[in-house]
Amino acid sequence: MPRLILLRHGQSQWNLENRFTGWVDVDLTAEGEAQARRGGELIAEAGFRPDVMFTSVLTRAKRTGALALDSAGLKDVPVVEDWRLNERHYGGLTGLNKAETAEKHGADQVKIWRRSYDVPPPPLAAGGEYDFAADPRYAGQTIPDTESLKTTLDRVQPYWDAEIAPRLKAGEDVLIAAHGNSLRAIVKLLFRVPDDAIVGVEIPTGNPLEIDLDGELRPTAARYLDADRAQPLPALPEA
Ligand SMILES: O=C(O)[C@H](O)COP(=O)(O)O
Repeated sequence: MPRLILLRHGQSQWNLENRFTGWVDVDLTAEGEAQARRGGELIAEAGFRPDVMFTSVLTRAKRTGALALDSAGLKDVPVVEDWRLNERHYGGLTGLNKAETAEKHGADQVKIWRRSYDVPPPPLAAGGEYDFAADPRYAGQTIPDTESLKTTLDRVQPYWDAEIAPRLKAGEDVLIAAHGNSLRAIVKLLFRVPDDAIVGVEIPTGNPLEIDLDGELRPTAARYLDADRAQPLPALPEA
């Protein structure tokens, strides 16, 4: 039966600075690089040899995947990049400090923006420093100016259905190196997490999440490979 590993990128510079990042292309810190390599060692220890790695177009995810494959001795695994695996777009919060934003708007409001299912942050103003409209990575695409987890799932799911699910259904093992919220979207989809329960799902940086799937791509088992840095997982969905 197919196996899937979800790997959130290692600590980024803006994770360290506690800033809303979204689509801004910040790199890994040295700690983030070490997390990525450690993730690769754990993947090798688990005997996991993906047939393909999917990742986003953002450096922190791409480098995490590459470092993990390298340290797992799996440099030859083919890599497929797509912006639909990007982090959720943080709209007008992009670049702001999370703690300062909580002081200004209240911790409850910031939690709603960060963890609610369908409340997006305010939109990004066009033409500013973080407007990605002219970025060649998104040429010809209609891109958002903010995203909730719901609208993130709305662009992750068609990609999952068209490109990732068929590989798993064909019996291939798949690694996805991506982001906290694009991976929360995939967890919501696979585990059928109710809208009001996804608030409790956190995915740690650089800790591979192994999910065993049945032929219908229903999870039959799931575990973080670094048990010391694990977070609670949703219940396995009923058949
Ligand atoms: O984009 C970001 O700021 C983080 O990578 C994820 O942010 P979150 O923990 O606020 O969802």
